[in-house]
Order: sequence, then C-alpha cells, then structure tokens
Amino acid sequence: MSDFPADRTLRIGTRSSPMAMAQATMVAGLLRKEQPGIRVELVPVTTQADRWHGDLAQVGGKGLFVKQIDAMVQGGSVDMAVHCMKDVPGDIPLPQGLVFAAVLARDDVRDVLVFPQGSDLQTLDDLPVGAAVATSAVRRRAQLQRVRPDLAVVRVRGAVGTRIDKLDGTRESDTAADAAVLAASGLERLGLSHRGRQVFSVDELLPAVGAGVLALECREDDGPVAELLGRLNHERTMAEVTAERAMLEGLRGHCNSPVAGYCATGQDGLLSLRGMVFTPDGSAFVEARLRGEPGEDPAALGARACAELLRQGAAEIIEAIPH
Ligand SMILES: NCc1[nH]cc(CCC(=O)O)c1CC(=O)O
Repeated sequence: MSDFPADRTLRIGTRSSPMAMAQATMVAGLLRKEQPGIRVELVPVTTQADRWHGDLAQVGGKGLFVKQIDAMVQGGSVDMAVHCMKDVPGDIPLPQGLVFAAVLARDDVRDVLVFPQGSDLQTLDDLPVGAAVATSAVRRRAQLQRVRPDLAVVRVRGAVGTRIDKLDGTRESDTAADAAVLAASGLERLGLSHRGRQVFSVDELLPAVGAGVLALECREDDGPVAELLGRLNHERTMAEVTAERAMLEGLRGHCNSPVAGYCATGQDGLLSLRGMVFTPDGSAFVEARLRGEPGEDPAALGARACAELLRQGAAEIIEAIPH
C-alpha cells in the first residue's frame, strides 16, 4: 500500500442535494480515516437535472445526474465522484477512462412507505381505496399497482427532503398525496428514518439494481486515487452489484423500464440473484431467481438471469413501454 501524495488535495465532485452532500461527507470521513492527514475537498455541483423540475426524460433521462459529474472527473476538475449506484444507467458503459474503484458495503436496500406528518396510518393496507401514492420510479409504480391496482400513483420529483415536504403539504402549491415511497437508505442518510412507516421486504417490493450502494469513481489512469479508493472496496457488495448490473445491461433497459434486481450473498458465500421486469401497471411480469455456482463470475450469473428474463419475454415488455 502506497501513501497518497501529501501535497495533493483530493477533490470530490458531488451533487449539491442534501442526500448527495451527506454521502460525500461520509466518504470524505472514510478517506481521512484510511489516510490520516489527507486533504479532502467537496466540490458541490447543481446539475442540470437538479434544476429541471419537469419530466427527466425530456432532458436526457435520469442518467443526467451522473453525466455532468462524470465529465468533471474525466476533465480533471475533480478527482473522484460518489454516485448512488442506483442512479448510474445500466444500459450505457461508464464514460471513457472512468472506473468504479470501489463500492462501499451495501446499506439498507428496502423501500419504505412514508405518510404525511400527523397521519396515523402505518401500512399500504391502511390507505383507502383510490388513495394517491407519490413516486416517480416506474419500478415502484408497477409493484404498487400489482398489489393495489386501485391506488393512484402520482409522479413526484426532486430531492428526498423536498418530496417529504411536498407530502407534508408545507406549501400551498403542493399536490396532496396520501403517502410516498422512498428508499430506506436515503432517509437514513438524511436522518429521516423516523418518517418511515411500513418497510417493504424485498419480496414485497423488489429493489432497484444497485439500491443502497455508493460507488466511488475516479479516472482509470489516476493511480494514487484508484489505489486509495480501492482500499475502501467492499468485495461482497462489488460481487452483488456486478451481478445485478450485468443482468440490467443485458436487458438493454431504458430509464423508463420497470426493472428490479437484487443479489445477495448467502451464508455459504454463494450469490443469489433475483430479477423482475414488469409491465407499467404491474399486471404482468417476468421473473428469474438464480443461484450462483461455486467459482462463477458474478457477471456470468447476471448474464444467466438476463437470458432467463429474455426467454420469458422481457424484451417485448421493455419495448412496449414508451421511452
Ligand atoms: N432516485 C434518487 C435516489 N437515488 C438513490 C436513492 C436512495 C439511496 C440508494 O438506494 O442508493 C434515491 C432516493 C430514493 O429512491 O428514495
């Protein structure tokens, strides 16, 4: 292990949303612990996608959050970036010259149901017929509609805190929803875990590929940074997300595809991967559940899951959805 050059400041590019800032601050802390004395600087960026309040598909899809920061890492104005792996598109390769030098140990992957402040409801079952649930993830929409076709799923955008404010109806203009679905790990990172009521098991609401995983990205040819970040890598999480993302990549999903995928490591050290592709209203879906073989490359497991989903008609489902 070589020491990070003492005269170099490590600049971390991050979105300026509170969740992204919390994540980057946490990573800065880990780096300082790993390399005492290191100078770390956060470079917050308000991306085009953060400023745009309309439909993301109109401005280049959700990959826009990461694209702008990737360009800064590529261009050298920052040395690294912290991305939610969930927000990193699975259908296009990482930009030229960039690598994920590490992923951190996976946080909670589950989604939770949040109710407006003061509500005494606790679960999805408590919601009256026709209630409005806020989410913009097609994956969540499909799975909610599958169990509760009566619910009106309403789109919501913006940072996690903003979504909760909208739910609480803090402003006159807010569209009232009766509940919202958010990631447990996002709430946790914002110190808002107490707002979560029903925590959906992964069987009730299969997570997004990469859920709960923070990816540390840098330039491939930047030896000192790649080496330092590599020391923070969590092998098991890396294997799991590699399998999930290989599955997603093979599906050629677009950002409007209701794809879910979750890989976990068993007691025996073997991976098990579950993938699902839904029609937008959740009324139909295809599903693969596979166990890794001893010694199998995680990407090969992902490819097998993908092949199984395609065999069942995943491509037809994905193609039928406007994007
Ligand atoms: N789409 C925004 C986003 N990207 C990552 C997370 C949560 C953290 C994670 O799953 O890594 C969230 C918030 C949410 O979905 O509620």
